[in-house]
Amino acid sequence: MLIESVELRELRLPLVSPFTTSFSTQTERNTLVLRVAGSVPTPNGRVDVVGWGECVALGEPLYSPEYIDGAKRMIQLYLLPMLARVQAEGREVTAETVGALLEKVVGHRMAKAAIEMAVLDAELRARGESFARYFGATRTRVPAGVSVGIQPSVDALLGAVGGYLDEGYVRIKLKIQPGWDLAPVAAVRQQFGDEVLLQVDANAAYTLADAQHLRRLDDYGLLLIEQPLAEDDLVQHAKLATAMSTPICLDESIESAKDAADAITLGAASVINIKPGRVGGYLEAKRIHDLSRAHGVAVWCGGMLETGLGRAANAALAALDGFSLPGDISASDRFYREDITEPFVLRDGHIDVPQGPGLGVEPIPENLARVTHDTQEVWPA
Ligand SMILES: CC(=O)N[C@@H](Cc1ccc2ccccc2c1)C(=O)O
Ligand SMILES: [Mg+2]
Repeated sequence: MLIESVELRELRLPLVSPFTTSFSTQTERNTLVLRVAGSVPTPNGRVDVVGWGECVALGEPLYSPEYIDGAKRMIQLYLLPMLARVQAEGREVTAETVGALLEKVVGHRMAKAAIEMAVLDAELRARGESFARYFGATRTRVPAGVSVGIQPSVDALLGAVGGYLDEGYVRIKLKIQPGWDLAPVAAVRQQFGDEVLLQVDANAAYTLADAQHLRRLDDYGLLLIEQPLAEDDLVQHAKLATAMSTPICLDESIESAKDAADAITLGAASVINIKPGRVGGYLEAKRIHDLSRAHGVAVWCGGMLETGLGRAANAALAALDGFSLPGDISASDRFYREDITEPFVLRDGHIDVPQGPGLGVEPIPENLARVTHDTQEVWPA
């Protein structure tokens, strides 16, 4: 692709209800969307094309070190100028090379992932290929799990879980933290039975000193416990894994295929939550899928409250063979009254995988405008 212009849009989407995790309570999703325009070579000559990318960083560095303002500056001041220099030397940027071209910048994987996603979307739209087909997806719809925030009371939690089960969600994930873990899990089991697929996510709220307490979760037949300890605690997760029978799943700790290899080798994870935005892009996400599959480690697709753009790409990725557990690919209305794309809706507990070229979706201009907080043209002159 020869990039001709890049637009950075900071969005603010109000959440349908406050979303409380062990690290924050959010009432809106502050996010970053990239629109890359340029041309792509095809057998019949160059075609003009537009690609969309989404940066999953939060407004503040509470989930991981990246945050929206930092990502905007990183993209504008470092990453795009590096690609502009590649083009100035007469070379094209392709999705498969973006990661390597940006390697000199250490970290900032969410910022890099947004650029790679937009370039991949543009290239695939130009050749009429969907993300699903490009990744080798074997399914046309994926089972939808739902992430349930920490609630003001156990009764409120049971109401929320009952509502999601009524909507058809096939898997329930409860956010937990010290003081809100055994009681909510026991209440959900008591109210909805042992058959419901149930898992918990601590977002790194515990330490190894809590091992004996966390072990008590083993009585509730959970699918997994996600990121109980700090993101840099691989060795401690491995120790915790020997102290409890509930499978350990890592999220924040896995930022690359290398991290996944280390976690698997150390026995720190027997399940991995793959989030393309967190690991530097969909190509790295595929590599982690392939690596995990080779080790017999189950993977599922996590969510970062993406708009329909990231949701579309996640659904395509989640349709790969190795994604054997329901992911956090909920319907758009789990978080948003209005999405910036056509909404993803739950159908028999599943989300349909877009089949159109590229992402298969694009922003609805009026919807996008309504939630755009600021827009910047950022392609170096
Ligand atoms: C669906 C889910 O639980 N996602 C993350 C947590 C998360 C991720 C991104 C967020 C953005 C704004 C507000 C809250 C957010 C929570 C997780 O699996 O750990
Ligand atoms: Mg998580």
